[in-house]
Amino acid sequence: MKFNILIVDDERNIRDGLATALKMDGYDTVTAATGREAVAIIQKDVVDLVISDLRMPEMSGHELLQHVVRQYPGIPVIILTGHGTIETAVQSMHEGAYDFVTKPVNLDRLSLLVRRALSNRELALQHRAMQEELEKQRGFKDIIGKSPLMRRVYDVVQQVAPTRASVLVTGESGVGKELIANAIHASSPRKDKPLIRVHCAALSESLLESELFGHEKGAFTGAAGRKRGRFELANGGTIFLDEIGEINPAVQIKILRVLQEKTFERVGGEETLEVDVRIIAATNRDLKKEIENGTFREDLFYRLNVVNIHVPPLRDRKEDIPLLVSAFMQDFSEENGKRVEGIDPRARAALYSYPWPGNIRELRNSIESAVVMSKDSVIQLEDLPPSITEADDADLIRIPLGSSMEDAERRIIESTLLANKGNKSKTAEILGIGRKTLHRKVQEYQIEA
Ligand SMILES: Nc1ncnc2c1ncn2[C@@H]1O[C@H](COP(=O)(O)OP(=O)(O)OP(=O)(O)O)[C@@H](O)[C@H]1O
Repeated sequence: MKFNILIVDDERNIRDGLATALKMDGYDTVTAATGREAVAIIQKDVVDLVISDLRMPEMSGHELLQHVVRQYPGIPVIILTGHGTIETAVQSMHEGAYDFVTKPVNLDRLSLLVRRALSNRELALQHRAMQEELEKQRGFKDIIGKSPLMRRVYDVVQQVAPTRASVLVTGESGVGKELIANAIHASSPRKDKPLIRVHCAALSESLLESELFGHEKGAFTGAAGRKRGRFELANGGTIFLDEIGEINPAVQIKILRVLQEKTFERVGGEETLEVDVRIIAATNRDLKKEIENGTFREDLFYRLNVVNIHVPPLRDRKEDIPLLVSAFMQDFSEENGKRVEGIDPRARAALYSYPWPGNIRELRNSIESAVVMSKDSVIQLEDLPPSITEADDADLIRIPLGSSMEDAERRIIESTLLANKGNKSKTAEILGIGRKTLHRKVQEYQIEA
């Protein structure tokens, strides 16, 4: 680690002399002539250690020490002190200084102290990095997948989580958009406050508005009492608006206002309420198209889409399939009191070649059904849902046992022609025969091309 040391002294000779000596020891240095200047530097620069004189005009070394100890507890402070003031130096150690050095400075002693203080700092920084890494894994604990595409998603999650920025999570149905929203919340400073999910497509237009913003007594038929909305309940936390593409224009305007002004009124209410809520929205629709069609507000889109996280479909990250399959196999074995631990190579191949239009949700359901269907501890091809095995058959040519050579040849030609939409040159090339031969065989077998 390359460390940066801040040297604070009102005497220029001392500042510069120490800076030169410490640079020779391989450190970066910055200097400040006053405590105030030092505070400004710590605020905007990366500082790993402060060496400060005690007696300075404006802000004393004591005050600077107190500031650093309180605001930046990880940064050690070494105090420089004149001969007559050793008592004050000892006092500073009580206040949290790492150590002190008397003037004129013995450079060897200073160099030793600096090295020791910084090696402690390095350990502390590494410890913190490990904590953060652990935290990251904990926040993403339910998300399985190590493919490069998913790793990129995790990086963005990691980056946006500590901020308040609105996030729009896009991707096909079943790719795990909700899990991503959970991970953002769980890794954010709001993690101890609620994460409230609203499934926008599941509610009728009028219900959605009162669900989100609440209503006053008698606001509409059936509104017997006053009700708090989800935005109020999520105060201090996060709201996850799933299927945001489904919401009507009236609700779109109200959400836009919450984003811009943090305020809204309950349905049928006069009072303006203020909330501090972070918004994460998700959609499997192309909102740009909805904007063109006039069904989604462009201003709302830009407010929601401050950061976009696109979760890739499973077919683009097939390398995640084995991990997902084994995790689901374990979950559903436990749930069904079975011990299904393996998967037959043919079944594995089928899972791998299937395009998974329903993504991870479909894979999860398929493994659940296969675990239930399996007769022993290994999942066989027959245990998988027909939608998967039949789709797999599309790539295969089935030739029943007992077929003659002629019969087999006819089926091969027929299927290859079909797969290539009747293109004879391509079919001949794939089969490794001349076009003329193919033509003759098509006539001979009376294949309809
Ligand atoms: N990476 C993953 N690891 C483990 N389970 C996953 C993963 N991604 C999705 N799932 C599981 O798949 C199912 C669907 O995920 P989720 O509801 O988050 O998808 P979605 O993209 O929000 O779908 P929709 O658009 O239909 O609401 C859930 O059961 C979820 O737990």
